[in-house]
Amino acid sequence: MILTVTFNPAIDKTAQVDELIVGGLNRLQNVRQDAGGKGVNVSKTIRALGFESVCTGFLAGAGGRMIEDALDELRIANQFVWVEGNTRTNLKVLNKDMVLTELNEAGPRIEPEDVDALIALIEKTAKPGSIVVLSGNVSPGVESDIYRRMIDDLKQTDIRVLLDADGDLFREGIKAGPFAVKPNRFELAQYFGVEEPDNALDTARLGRKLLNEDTKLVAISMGGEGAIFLTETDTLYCPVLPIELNSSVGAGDAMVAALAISLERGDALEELAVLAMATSAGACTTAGTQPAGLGVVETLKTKVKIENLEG
Ligand SMILES: Nc1ncnc2c1ncn2[C@@H]1O[C@H](COP(=O)(O)OP(=O)(O)OP(=O)(O)O)[C@@H](O)[C@H]1O
Ligand SMILES: O=P(O)(O)OC[C@@]1(O)O[C@H](CO)[C@@H](O)[C@@H]1O
Repeated sequence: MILTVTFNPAIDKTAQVDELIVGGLNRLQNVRQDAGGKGVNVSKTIRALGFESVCTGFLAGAGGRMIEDALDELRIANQFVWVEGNTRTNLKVLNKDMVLTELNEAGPRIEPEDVDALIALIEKTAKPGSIVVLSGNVSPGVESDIYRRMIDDLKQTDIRVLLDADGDLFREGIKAGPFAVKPNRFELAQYFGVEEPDNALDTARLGRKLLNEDTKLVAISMGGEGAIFLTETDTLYCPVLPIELNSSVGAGDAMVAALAISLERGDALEELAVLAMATSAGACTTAGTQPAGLGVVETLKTKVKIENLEG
């Protein structure tokens, strides 16, 4: 089974303006709302591809109920720990050149007993052999070593963790040896304290440093420049797929969804890369954080090109 964990879900409000004026009045057009937050998006994508996952994390207030309703409507199994306050709303503004500005709220305060309740829920739900996806930011009150502690515990019961986080959450999480990670190129460079590499080979060489006895797969997303997939023996680079861009919000989550599916069914690396590229590009063709449909993803899969970078 696949379990997605979202410590800080969000209602994503996506809108457009011609030009975003900082310090001025901006009149938003084409406003839409989606149930979001990274793990929630992963579960939505897994569903759109015809697979199952269980979606968990923290929800609060009216915002939380909207997300729960949306998941129920999509028939995505979900069980959240309810906390005080209100689930956040994140504003994503696209200008006419499709440049994205994101305004993410901090989210409701989480108490230590809420964290204990979530960990107990995950330990009860995830069976040995499961894939657990830990992704996104955490809200105030949650320590930045939380993913590290959870990975340490989950590994004891033969659960493979797929980690998609940034900053200290990633820095700490990686210490526990998650089975797979999906940094974007910026996050990778930030982790190693270096300039962002400007080519795929240097990016791959940096990413390779994350591989070890525990961490068997590193996927590095590079936005409009494609992605790299690394295992001990292989270094695959896939150029970006040509698509009509609508909104790239959640493209990384779509890639994580594909990785989770491929890991669960034991796909070969090439097959995993094809699904990851097609699913993430598909997410860019839809408005807001909606996943692409299976038909779109199947068509995109036929267009994926794979280059073996190091032999
Ligand atoms: N303009 C685009 N055209 C086609 N595919 C894209 C485009 N932008 C992103 N993608 C696909 O989505 C993948 C993930 O994108 P990106 O690296 O921006 O993820 P991210 O930084 O984790 O994003 P987010 O946190 O918003 O989900 C890319 O590797 C690529 O396959
Ligand atoms: O604040 P975080 O948790 O880092 O990111 C949250 C978020 O920006 O990520 C998703 C897109 O990847 C959106 O649904 C959501 O608003």
